[in-house]
Amino acid sequence: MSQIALNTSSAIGSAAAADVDAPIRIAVRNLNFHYGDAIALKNVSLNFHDRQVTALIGPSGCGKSTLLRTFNRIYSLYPEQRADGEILLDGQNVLSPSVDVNELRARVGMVFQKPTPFPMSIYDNIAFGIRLYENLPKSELDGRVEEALKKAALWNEAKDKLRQSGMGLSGGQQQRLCIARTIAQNPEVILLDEPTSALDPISTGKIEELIEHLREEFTIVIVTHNMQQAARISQFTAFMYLGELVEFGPTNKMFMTPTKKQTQDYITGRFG
Ligand SMILES: Nc1ncnc2c1ncn2[C@@H]1O[C@H](COP(=O)(O)OP(=O)(O)OP(=O)(O)O)[C@@H](O)[C@H]1O
Repeated sequence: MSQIALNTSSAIGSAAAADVDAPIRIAVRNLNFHYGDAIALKNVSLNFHDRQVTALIGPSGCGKSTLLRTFNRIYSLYPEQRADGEILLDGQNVLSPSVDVNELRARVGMVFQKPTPFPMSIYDNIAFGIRLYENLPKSELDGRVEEALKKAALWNEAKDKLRQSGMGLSGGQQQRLCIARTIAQNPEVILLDEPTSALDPISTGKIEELIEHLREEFTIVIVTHNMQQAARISQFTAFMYLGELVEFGPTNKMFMTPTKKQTQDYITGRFG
């Protein structure tokens, strides 16, 4: 057995079991994605269950980030990029031109690989997004900032320096600040694009623990290159290869008894 397979097998079963009966929050149907003439997603269909963590895994370039970026239409900032098919969020197709993308991005929050705090205070990093949509009295805004920092497990470390710059935090704290900023918008879905790849093991552990708590309230989709991480924190796993969805199912099953040879080869470290 390869080292990857050994490490991964010790992580299997550490996450809560998949709830296969959980309601479907996002249903992807026959999704294709194009960068100009190049096709990056081919006829992808799968469901994302409510209050479950779904990990997107697969070798570099297989389309994981592209799939994630379709859920809040962040790609539409680039005119040559386009998606067709359906992404039903609570039954409504987010690809429909009638959908308000600002509202969509509040409902479907995103955290990137590298922490991206705004160059402003810790407090304002969180208050900024709230102020865009809501005109709250200061006491209520203070409460929302505190609640978001608590949910992101950053309150204890940040409460005495709310007016200091968010850029002064450590990398792991900055990433939790970005998660707090996302939570403050009251999203339904949180997209995490390799959120720990720039972090040390201790900061990574804190984010993984946080994801486990956030799952109680939010539907989470995470792109990760780290199969141990997928096994540790997710209930469902989707394995992609060359723009196609190869296999999808409860994480324990995917890692212990995958049905496709490509999945087996990938999770045992034989390719990718
Ligand atoms: N802006 C872009 N313009 C053109 N092609 C792109 C662009 N971004 C990604 N691609 C291509 O789309 C395909 C899927 O890329 P994507 O970034 O979604 O893969 P990934 O699985 O997330 O990879 P990685 O694990 O390396 O981040 C790749 O072939 C990639 O080269």
